[in-house]
Amino acid sequence: MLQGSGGGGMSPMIRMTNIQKTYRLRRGMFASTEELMAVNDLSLEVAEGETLGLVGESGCGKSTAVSIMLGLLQPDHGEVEIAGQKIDTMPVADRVRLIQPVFQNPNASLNPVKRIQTLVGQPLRLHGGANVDAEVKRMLDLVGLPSRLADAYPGELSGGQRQRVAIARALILGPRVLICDEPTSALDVSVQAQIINLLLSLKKELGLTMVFVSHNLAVVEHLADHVAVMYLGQKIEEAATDALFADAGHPYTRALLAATLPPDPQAGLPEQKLGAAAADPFATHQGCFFAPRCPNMRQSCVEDPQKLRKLRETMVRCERAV
Ligand SMILES: Nc1ncnc2c1ncn2[C@@H]1O[C@H](COP(=O)(O)OP(=O)(O)OP(=O)(O)O)[C@@H](O)[C@H]1O
Repeated sequence: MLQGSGGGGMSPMIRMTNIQKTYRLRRGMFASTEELMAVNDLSLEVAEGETLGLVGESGCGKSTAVSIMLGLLQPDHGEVEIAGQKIDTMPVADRVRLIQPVFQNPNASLNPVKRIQTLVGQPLRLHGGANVDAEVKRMLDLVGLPSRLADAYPGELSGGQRQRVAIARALILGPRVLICDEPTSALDVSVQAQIINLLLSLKKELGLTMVFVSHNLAVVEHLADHVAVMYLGQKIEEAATDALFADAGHPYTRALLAATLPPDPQAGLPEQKLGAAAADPFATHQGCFFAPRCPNMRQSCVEDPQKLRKLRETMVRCERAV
């Protein structure tokens, strides 16, 4: 959903408003601290049952944004509401039944000396649920794993199977929201497709609201209803997935598309390449953060703050986009 489109007046399942998060970094033993704004005035809304793709290159603030969404990290400013309740004042027992993460590397989140039965059942045991064994069996079935794997250890499973275990564990408390932070990036391409299809069918079957974080636009194309593109902490474009793929307005989004999709002469999307300069998270100028790499850059881009504005079917943070 585009910001402000409001979901027919009902409050969205996820609402992030004007989130800002700065990290303070020490440079050298005696040097003063330097500030890095990882998330800069980010607002997002996701309607119930929808999937938001959150996209951008490494370091643009995606993980920081979703950690704040999950209530695992405190923002400097701004507010997160899940199902109309503020995340920072929500009791943990309520939060874990409402919103759950699936991370990139299941190896890091699955204790190698515990059996799958124990790992998947653990959240339910911790939060006082009943019929743990039966629920674990149901969850394994839901994510397409044979129940005999309940007795296995994570090291006996393939990468794709381990990610299915992580998804089963995230779902056992029956959350309404699933936050997937690069859940397929560590997997082979063929296994990536299986996990994406699994997430798609779970979304339909369980009515889940999802946020799917990726650096790769092609990966979110099949999953997301709408996509927000981030660059150096800012949302620089947001649109329904079809509109973004057909008619992206921001030069950065167009460059991402050119980098991830095969060239299509019919598509009418001129190929746009990123300049050689890397994104500088310490840049402090007022204007567009992408300007140093932008092929369409003018002096005003560096001087004038860029606001999100409507351009055909997308919201775009670029005064020169046409
Ligand atoms: N704990 C931290 N302390 C200091 N800086 C941090 C910390 N976590 C992240 N950063 C910095 O904040 C910025 C945003 O990082 P973040 O991990 O949120 O981005 P990302 O888009 O998720 O990248 P990636 O895909 O590589 O994880 C980066 O410049 C990163 O170096």
